[in-house]
Amino acid sequence: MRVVLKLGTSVLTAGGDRIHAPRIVDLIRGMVAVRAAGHEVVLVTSGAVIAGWEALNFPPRDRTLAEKQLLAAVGQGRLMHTYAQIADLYGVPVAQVLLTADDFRDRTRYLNARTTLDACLSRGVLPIINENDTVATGQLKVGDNDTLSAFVANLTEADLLVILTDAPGLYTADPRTHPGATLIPLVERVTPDIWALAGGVGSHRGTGGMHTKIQAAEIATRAGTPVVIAPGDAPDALPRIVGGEALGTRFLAAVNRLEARKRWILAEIAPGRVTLDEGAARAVRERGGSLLPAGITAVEGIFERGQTIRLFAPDGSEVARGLTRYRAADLSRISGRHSRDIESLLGFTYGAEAVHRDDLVRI
Ligand SMILES: Nc1ncnc2c1ncn2[C@@H]1O[C@H](COP(=O)(O)OP(=O)(O)O)[C@@H](O)[C@H]1O
Ligand SMILES: N[C@@H](CCC(=O)OP(=O)(O)O)C(=O)O
Repeated sequence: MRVVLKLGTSVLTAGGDRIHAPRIVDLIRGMVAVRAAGHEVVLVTSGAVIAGWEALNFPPRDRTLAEKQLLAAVGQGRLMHTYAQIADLYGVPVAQVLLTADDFRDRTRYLNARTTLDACLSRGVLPIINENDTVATGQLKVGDNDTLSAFVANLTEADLLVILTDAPGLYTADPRTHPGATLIPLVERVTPDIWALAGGVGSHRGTGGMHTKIQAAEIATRAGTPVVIAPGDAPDALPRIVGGEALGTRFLAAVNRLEARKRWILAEIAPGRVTLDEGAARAVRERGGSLLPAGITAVEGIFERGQTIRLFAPDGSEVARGLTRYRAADLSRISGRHSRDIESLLGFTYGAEAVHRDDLVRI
């Protein structure tokens, strides 16, 4: 299972004013246990702003954007240092990945981020993601790390998104102000009734409160990833949730992930088309196999890497649609050629396949 774990400021500080290292030890141990059980973990972390505030000796806050950016710039490195030191004790290498809204909007940046995260996971590196607060303002910003974690769950096609926070889950009302509120263990669909449960903007340190967590749950479940919102102070929260224990609130996926992916692939079709030779057309049509450049006889139209193109058989019938790993000009240069020649022809390679079988939808 591929799991995206989101840790809020409230969890990392254990309710205090500074990053609480023993809490990070517990959380890293949970991630180590989950990895040892054969799962992959991608971490989305908050905490840069509060780490920066601590580093500057808790100056009075004015909560302007400029201040937040300064504190994040000061704190991000320190936050990463803490993670790296603790993860090191368990032999886990970490990678810092700072993303912002444009990295999800721009196809090339999106694919590059995905490639980097895949590389981290295949090498056993724990990617630690935060928003790049220094460069992101206004429209350029995702804005909160709950939403960022849902975007990351989509980007990495995660099987589960776990959001740990300082509340025990989604309650019938904000438990801070409504002592009688009770836990909602299961949400089958994010309806307006569920939205209505989100109270104010959360703790004084966090961003967004339950509102952004419900938003994250809606984004991820719509793309086929179930979401759990659970208490960050519960011992072994992550291994228990991944092991199937009912902790906190579980949001069921609204669609099957494969279906969601197919729909996404079909959503935006570029005006590009490639013609396949007999063998390639048969491999794609009958086995759903990847399309290698060697099986392409013609490339038409203009398209970018990562866009959906249409694949045609020699008789002109459409075989499939899929995401191309190479833009039109590059695909033209490598079509009909063996994959081992890609690097010498282009000077780089994005892999042996022109369209990988995971990125294909047969017609
Ligand atoms: N219906 C609700 N159920 C649970 N918590 C809620 C609800 N409505 C609002 N909240 C508030 O959301 C807070 C968690 O959000 P936040 O402080 O932003 O945490 P984080 O730093 O983990 O993102 C809780 O402490 C709680 O006060
Ligand atoms: N990027 C910011 C965190 C923003 C955020 O969403 O915080 P939180 O609500 O605590 O998850 C930081 O690192 O401080």
